Amino acid sequence: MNKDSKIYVAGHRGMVGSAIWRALTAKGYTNLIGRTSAELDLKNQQAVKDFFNNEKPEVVFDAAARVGGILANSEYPYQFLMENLQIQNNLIDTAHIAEVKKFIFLGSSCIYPKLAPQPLREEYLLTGSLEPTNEWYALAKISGVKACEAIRKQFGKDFVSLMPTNLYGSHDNFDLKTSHVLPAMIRKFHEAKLNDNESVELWGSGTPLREFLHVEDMADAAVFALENKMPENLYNIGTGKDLTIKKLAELIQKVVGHKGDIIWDVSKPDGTPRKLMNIDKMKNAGWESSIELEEGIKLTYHWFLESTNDYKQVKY
Ligand SMILES: NC(=O)c1ccc[n+]([C@@H]2O[C@H](COP(=O)([O-])OP(=O)(O)OC[C@H]3O[C@@H](n4cnc5c(N)ncnc54)[C@H](OP(=O)(O)O)[C@@H]3O)[C@@H](O)[C@H]2O)c1
Ligand SMILES: C[C@@H]1O[C@H](OP(=O)(O)OP(=O)(O)OC[C@H]2O[C@@H](n3cnc4c(=O)[nH]c(N)nc43)[C@H](O)[C@@H]2O)[C@@H](O)[C@H](O)[C@@H]1O
Repeated sequence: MNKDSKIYVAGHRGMVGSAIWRALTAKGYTNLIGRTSAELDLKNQQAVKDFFNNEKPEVVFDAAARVGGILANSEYPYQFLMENLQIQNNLIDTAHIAEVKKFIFLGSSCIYPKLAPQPLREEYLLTGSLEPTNEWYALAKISGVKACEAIRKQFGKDFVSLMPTNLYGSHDNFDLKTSHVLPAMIRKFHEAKLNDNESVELWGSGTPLREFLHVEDMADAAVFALENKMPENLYNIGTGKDLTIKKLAELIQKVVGHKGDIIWDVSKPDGTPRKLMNIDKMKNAGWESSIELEEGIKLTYHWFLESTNDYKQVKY
């Protein structure tokens, strides 16, 4: 790929898409294009075809999706299945027909079976039943992985599927109902600290384990996949380390400086007990993460404070 290759970042305003955009810019790529969902609704197949005919991108990063945490996934199954199928099918099929040279699809670690052996290896895909709270989103993502695999197998094209673990960082969604756990905890502990260190209510038992990758590392992995010939379709993108939600809460409470109690609302779902990914394939390909969790949380909290309350809150 040349530095002036035309690169389309679908979802370029999102947490991941904006990080990929910044990483590409920092590495000297000068011909980036993006469209907001208001400018180009990726659920609209004809609009996507017209866009590709007009713009003719050589590379596509698919960082556009209906995204949310455990509650959003379990409360809006239809949107998480159907919107993500529509978005990715339009992008993948149109990119294939338009002879896009490189397509990088972003899936999620939730594609793996709920009770597969840990750490999760790429070959565990489709070997067992999914986690019920996000099986609709997971099915959409699995379809995207398989579509890219079919294009590689049948047409020999450079379509790659990256499976990120739980991501966090600047430009995340901080809505307390639809967000993921890490941004929700940052906001909850921050607001409680300002309210005389009142107690903080968190969801579930705190016992599940989660792996967290900073979004700048995710973007670095995505650019690595662009600049390197990836011999296979499916790659886990993670840190290889996890911790309990309880430990995460204690870490974020320390970084934010909250001094009150934590109350666990066990009426809320825990979700999958663990989803630590094996990261050997990316390591062998030459990529590893670099931002440690405590440092990443400090960077994210700093960005949250700088955002002076105009952070994103995705409402359904
Ligand atoms: N966040 C995580 O923990 C995580 C973990 C694993 C994988 N991922 C994957 O990473 C990718 C990006 O996630 P994210 O966290 O960056 O999500 P995000 O911040 O919500 O960004 C998603 C982007 O998708 C765009 N989008 C959604 N529906 C669209 C539509 N109908 N037409 C056009 N654009 C649309 C939005 O564009 P507008 O802003 O213009 O509306 C938004 O910028 C997704 O594929 C997600 O599955 C995320
Ligand atoms: C990467 C994403 O992982 C997602 O699963 P998943 O990690 O359980 O999604 P999260 O919403 O990040 O929840 C992770 C864990 O944190 C607990 N938790 C505690 N307090 C909170 C809170 O205030 N907000 C939230 N959101 N969680 C909280 C939650 O019960 C769950 O056990 C999938 O639903 C997505 O589709 C995607 O795959």
